Amino acid sequence: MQMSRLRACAGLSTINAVFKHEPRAAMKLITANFHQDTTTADNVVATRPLEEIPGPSSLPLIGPLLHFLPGGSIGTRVGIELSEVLYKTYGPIVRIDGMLGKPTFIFLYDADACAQVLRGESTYPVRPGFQSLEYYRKEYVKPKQELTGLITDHGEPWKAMRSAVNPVMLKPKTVQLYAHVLDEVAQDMIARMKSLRDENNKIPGDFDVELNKWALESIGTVALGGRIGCLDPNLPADSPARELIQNIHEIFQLVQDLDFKPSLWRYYSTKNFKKAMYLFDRQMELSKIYIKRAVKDIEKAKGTVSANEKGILEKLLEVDENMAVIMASDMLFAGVDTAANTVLATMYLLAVNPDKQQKLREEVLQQDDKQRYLKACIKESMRMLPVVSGNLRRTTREYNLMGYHIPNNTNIIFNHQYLSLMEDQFPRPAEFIPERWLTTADDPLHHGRASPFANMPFGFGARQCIGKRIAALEMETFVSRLVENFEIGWEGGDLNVVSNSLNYVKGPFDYTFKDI
Ligand code: HEM
Repeated sequence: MQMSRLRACAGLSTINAVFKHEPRAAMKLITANFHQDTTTADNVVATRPLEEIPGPSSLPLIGPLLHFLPGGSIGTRVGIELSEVLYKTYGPIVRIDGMLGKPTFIFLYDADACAQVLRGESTYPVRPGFQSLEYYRKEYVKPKQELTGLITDHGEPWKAMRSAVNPVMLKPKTVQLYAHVLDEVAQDMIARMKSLRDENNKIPGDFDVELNKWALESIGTVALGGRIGCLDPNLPADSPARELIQNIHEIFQLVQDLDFKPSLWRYYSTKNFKKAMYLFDRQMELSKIYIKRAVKDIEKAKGTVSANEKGILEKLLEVDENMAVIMASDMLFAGVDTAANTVLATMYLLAVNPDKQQKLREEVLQQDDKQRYLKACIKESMRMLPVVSGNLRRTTREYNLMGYHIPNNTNIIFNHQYLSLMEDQFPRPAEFIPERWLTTADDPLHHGRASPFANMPFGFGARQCIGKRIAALEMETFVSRLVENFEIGWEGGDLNVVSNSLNYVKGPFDYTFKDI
C-alpha cells in the first residue's frame, strides 16, 4: 500500500452513501435492530441466510475465482486494497465464497458487528491460519505431539498451554526483567546502523533484513534465554546463529506462498512444501541448541537467582521442557516480522512528521519514565500502518449478524486497519496525531470516541497476542534509542507497503539517519 492509498482510504467516510445495495442509513438501522439479539442462536429471529450476504458472484467448482484473476473485478488486490474494493462495492459485510480448497470468508467493516462476534466467543476462540506450520506440527512430526503451540492449537490443548504461559509472558514484572538486555540489543543495533551508513547518512541495501536481525536478536534473548549474535559483524558463516537467521527468513518467504496464495501442497508434496518441512525441522533443532545452552546457564546459576528474577524461559522450563521449546519456536515465528515492520513504519511516520519526532526526542532526553508520548507514537503508527491488517476467527457458535444468519464454523475477518482509517472512528485519520491517544475525553480527537473494536493491533480477548508486552518493550526501547541518536529523515516518495500474510515495508528504504 502506498501512503497515497492511505490518504484515499481516509476519505471513505462517505462511501456508504454510494452502496449499490444498502445505503448507510438502512445499514445502521439493520445493525441497530439486530444487535439486540446477540447471545445465543435460540434468540435468532427471521434472518437472511449467509448466501444472501453481498459479495462477488460465484460459479460452480471455481467459486468467485474469475473476480480474482488479473483484470477481474478484484484482480490481484490484497491487504487494505482488497478491503477497500470489497467495502466500496458491497458494504460493511461481505461474503467471499470458498475456492481452490479455501473456505468461505465473511469480511466485516462494522465495529459493532466485530464486537458482537468477539464478545460472543466461547472460552476456546479459534483463529485459523498458518496451515503449513499446523500440518508440520500435527501430522509431519513423529511421534505425534499432544501440544503443538499457541499458533496452531485449538480447543482444550490451546487452553491448557495458554493458561500455563499467560502468567509468565504477560506479567509486567517478568517482562520488565528484559529491559536491560533489550536496551543492549537496541544500542548494538544503533552501532550497527552507524557502521552501515554511507556518506549521505543512508543505509544502503536491504534495510528490512537489518530490522529483522534486530527483531530476532531481541525476541531471541527472551525465547532462547540469551544473545544469539545476529548483530555481530564477525558472525562465522557456519554458526547456528547465521543458520537460524537464514532459516527464519526463508520460513517467512515460504509460508507466504504456501498458506496465503493458492498452492497445491494440500494435494501433494510440492517442492516448497518439502522445503518448509525441512526448515521447520531445522528451526526446532536450532532452538533446542540454544535452549540447551540456556538450561546449562540456569543450572549453574541455581540458588543465586530469586523467584522474581527468573526469566521467561526458566519459568516455562519449570512448567514443562517440551512446552518451553514449542513456545520458543512460536515466539521466533510470531515475534520477528511483526516487530520489525512496526518499527519500520514508525520510523517513516516520525521522519515525515519532524515536529512529532522532535516532541518525542524531548521526552526521551528528559528521561521521563512514563514515556507517554513514545507509547502514543507507536500506537498511532499501529493505527495507521499496522503490520497485521485484519484478524480472523472461525465462529464457535451461530450468530445473527447485521441481519444475516452466520452458522457455526464460519470464517470471519475483522478489517481493523480499514476501520482505523475511517473518519467516524478516528477523525483526520490520515494524519499522524499521537496526541489523540493522550487527550481528554472532551477533545474531538480523543481516541476513546472510536470503538475499541475498530483498532485492535494485538487482537482481542483470550486469544490476543501473547507477546504484546514483550513487543511493546522491545519497540519502545529501540525507538527511543533511535530518536536519541538520530534525526530520522525520509527522502523518498510514499512508503511502499506490500501485503502478504502481514503488511511488509518494502524498499526503496529512503530513510536518512543524521547524528544528533
Ligand atoms: C508489533 C508486534 C506484534 C503485533 C502487532 C502482533 C499481533 C498479533 C495479533 C493480531 C495476534 C492475533 C491475536 C488474536 O487472534 O486475537 C497475535 C497472536 C500471537 N502473537 Fe503477536 N504480535 C506482535 C508481536 C509478537 C511477539 C514479539 C511475539 C512473541 C512473544 C508474539 C507472539 C504471538 C503468539 C504466540 C500469538 C498466538 C496467540 C494465541 O493464539 O494464543 N507476537 N499477535
